[in-house]
Amino acid sequence: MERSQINSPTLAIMELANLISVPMSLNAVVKLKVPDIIWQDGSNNPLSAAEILSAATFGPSADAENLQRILRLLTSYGVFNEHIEEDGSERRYSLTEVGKALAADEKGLSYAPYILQHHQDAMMLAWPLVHEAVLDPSFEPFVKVHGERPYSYYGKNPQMNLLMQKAMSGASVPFMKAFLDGYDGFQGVETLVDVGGSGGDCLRMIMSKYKSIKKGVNFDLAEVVEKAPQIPGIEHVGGDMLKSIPPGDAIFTKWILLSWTDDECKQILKNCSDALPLGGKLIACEPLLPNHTDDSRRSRALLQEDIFLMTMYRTKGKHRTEMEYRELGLAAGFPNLKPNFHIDHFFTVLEFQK
Ligand SMILES: C[S@@+](CC[C@H](N)C(=O)[O-])C[C@H]1O[C@@H](n2cnc3c(N)ncnc32)[C@H](O)[C@@H]1O
Repeated sequence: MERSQINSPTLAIMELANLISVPMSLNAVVKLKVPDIIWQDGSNNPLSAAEILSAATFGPSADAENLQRILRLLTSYGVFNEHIEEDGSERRYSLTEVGKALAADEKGLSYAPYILQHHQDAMMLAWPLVHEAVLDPSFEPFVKVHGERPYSYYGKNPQMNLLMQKAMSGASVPFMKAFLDGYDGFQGVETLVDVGGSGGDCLRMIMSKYKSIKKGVNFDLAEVVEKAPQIPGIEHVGGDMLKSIPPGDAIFTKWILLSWTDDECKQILKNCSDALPLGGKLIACEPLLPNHTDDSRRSRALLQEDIFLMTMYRTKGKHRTEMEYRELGLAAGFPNLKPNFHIDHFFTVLEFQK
């Protein structure tokens, strides 16, 4: 068949029309713990769907054929490798580098809780209302369904709160390893504040590399820090970043500014500036939107999360360009912004200098 035929518009629209099968299948394999069953502490031996089911404690009605259908789809998206017997009688599956990110490491961390967090029922109910964010941006689709914003909703539901913290740890720890290998901007810092630091993982990792940091302040919502583990040298402080931020000689923040409107961002940046001495800096790791729209994996990952934000967190919270961050920083007391694109493909390290 001609390549142009394979990529025909009909095929493309059929793929787009049923694309929801992909994240829902991903959610299914995570719920069924398939990545952990295949990974088996690093063996990653190819297993058939029947072998996967027999390694778990699912009921006798568990259906290998249906599991295999899901595994085949996810193989086509690069999550599993498929190994077919020479006579074609049996298909077995191992994890690709992508799939390995779903298997728990020795500390129990992986991207699996992030998948579950994004596809829990409360989130799924908001997705059919994306168009409402266009018609009336004063309410997020999530708020239309639940009557309140996600963070206050999580705050009333301990399980969701815990899942959010696990999701953040699973996604943030691998990023932080790469970040700390490639970035050395914490030299000489003695008091570091992490704004929106969740369970304190990022701060713990920074402080284990930079011994000059004598005090770490993990600042997050009261209901989040109440559940955060005790970490030597780290004080958990509950509060609202829109009101005030504890003082430090540098501030770190990651995956935060995107969830807020421009006015709220200016307020948060101003609160950061007020908490810093002259010459102090805010080190913000945020997704940075390229000006040009293309079909690269990076652009797609960034643009997809942008719609997630619009639907769940803030209709006018968004991924911003370098220019947009520069303007917000200027308005909030940071005359200089230095972006570093080379550490990670998803997060850019933005140094706001006071
Ligand atoms: C996307 S998570 C990022 C967590 C962490 N920085 C990381 O990258 O792993 C956003 C964090 O902001 C916190 N947060 C939300 N609203 C807040 C507020 N008004 N004041 C302080 N923290 C807040 C949430 O509880 C959550 O831990």
